Amino acid sequence: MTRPLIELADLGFAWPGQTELLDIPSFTLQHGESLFLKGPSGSGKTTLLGLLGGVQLAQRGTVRLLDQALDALSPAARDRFRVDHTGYIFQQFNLLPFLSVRENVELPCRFSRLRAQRAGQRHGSIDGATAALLEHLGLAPELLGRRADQLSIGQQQRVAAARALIGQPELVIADEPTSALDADSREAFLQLLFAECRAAGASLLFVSHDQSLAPLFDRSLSLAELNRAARPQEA
Ligand SMILES: Nc1ncnc2c1ncn2[C@@H]1O[C@H](COP(=O)(O)OP(=O)(O)OP(=O)(O)O)[C@@H](O)[C@H]1O
Repeated sequence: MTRPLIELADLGFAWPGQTELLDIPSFTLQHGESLFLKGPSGSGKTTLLGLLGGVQLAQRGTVRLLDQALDALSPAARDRFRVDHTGYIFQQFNLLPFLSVRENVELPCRFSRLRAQRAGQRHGSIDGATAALLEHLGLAPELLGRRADQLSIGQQQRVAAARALIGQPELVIADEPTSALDADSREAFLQLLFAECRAAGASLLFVSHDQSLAPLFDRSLSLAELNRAARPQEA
């Protein structure tokens, strides 16, 4: 039987000098599953995403991604593993402002040989993959050469999604990526993101306060349901 994409067991994490923020007995995300994760501000959602990428390590327990325990890897190997297998869409998109749309989308392929190979295999070349993704996400081809700081918010979001998806990482993590959009654009963007994740066979872990989006996902979960360290008002 295939193991889940993500498996957490007995995870405990506290920021230095603070009480325990996360105490998660178990959590799994299946291959190809889309999960909506909600929780109030400060409840630890972004911290959990950092643990899933191995950006932080837990004091207790294990995080396994693709059956690899992240704490068993050296820091450099962990960084490589993260970029090979995970695409991120951040709330502020975190595009590099002085790079073009194309250069931003292709960044993961510079850091990950695996993603460069997969992009080439699927679309003939990395440039071909970039063009195809941006077309699927509804971005006009003439924008490819434009600097990222000359894009609208909606365009930046599409570029951030293409960057997360290029080279077919098994996991796409999105941290509040729709909060800057109106309700119609939010749902339209999500449908594009779902379609691209499905085409790539990727799982999607989507963090948001916006409960109205939850029914669009395979599964919806509140962090307080997982986290024994949650304060009562977070439930
Ligand atoms: N780098 C850090 N160093 C120390 N404490 C931190 C750090 N990052 C987050 N925290 C603390 O951890 C707690 C949870 O923060 P986190 O950003 O994970 O919450 P969140 O649920 O993502 O919040 P939001 O919805 O506002 O983004 C907060 O009390 C925060 O102050």
